[in-house]
Amino acid sequence: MSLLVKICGLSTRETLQTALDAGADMVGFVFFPPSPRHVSLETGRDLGRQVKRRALKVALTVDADDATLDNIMDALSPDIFQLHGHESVARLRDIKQKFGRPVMKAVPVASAADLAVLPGYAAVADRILFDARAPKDATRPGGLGAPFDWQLLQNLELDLPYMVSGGLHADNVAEALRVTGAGGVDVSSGVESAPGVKDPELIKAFIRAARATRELSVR
Ligand SMILES: O=C(O)c1ccccc1NCC(=O)[C@H](O)[C@H](O)COP(=O)(O)O
Repeated sequence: MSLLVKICGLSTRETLQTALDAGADMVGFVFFPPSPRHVSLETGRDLGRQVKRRALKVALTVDADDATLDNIMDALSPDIFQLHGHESVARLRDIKQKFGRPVMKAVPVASAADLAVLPGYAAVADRILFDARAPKDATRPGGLGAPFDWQLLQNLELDLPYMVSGGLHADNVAEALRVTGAGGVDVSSGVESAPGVKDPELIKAFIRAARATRELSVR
């Protein structure tokens, strides 16, 4: 299986184009107003059109209600929902049934105990995204540029594809993949010059570094 690279929190045409041209497999759009990467439905619609099936469109939401998801379906028609809040297993099932899209559940990790939720989610989710657990006083549950202890995933037995995220950048993505054995990586802060401001050169460098890792490991 080839490595999946996701660039999250894209909000401009220019940086979306860079991610597509550099070969991102997934492009993520944040629909969460407190985030510096939040996109309106109108912007989501515009950026979604630009993707033209060159990558999977991922809609990131946080404990969104049905009306919000309905609006995102209409604007972006995402290929996948990334659920980054406290969504329960039952809510995942409900979203899949109502909206007919695969779901990627973000699982916040700070200690081994955080992995106890996996059997429940694994029964319903299509993919798991391991992310660093945000501090209690954080204004958002992700996209903070902080890594977690990747060793916690070292002996993971999970019958589901999973990606790793949290504080990744071009210089540590190889190590994250080596330690976690993840099938994909997701980045936001590590390809930005300031919160919410994507840097085209950092996007290209991240994708290059991630791809180089996989080439090394199949040799
Ligand atoms: O990006 C945000 O602002 C955000 C807001 C609310 C929930 C999640 C959010 N981001 C998550 C991601 O962008 C990625 O899935 C991942 O956590 C990478 O984040 P980073 O550590 O910034 O690379």
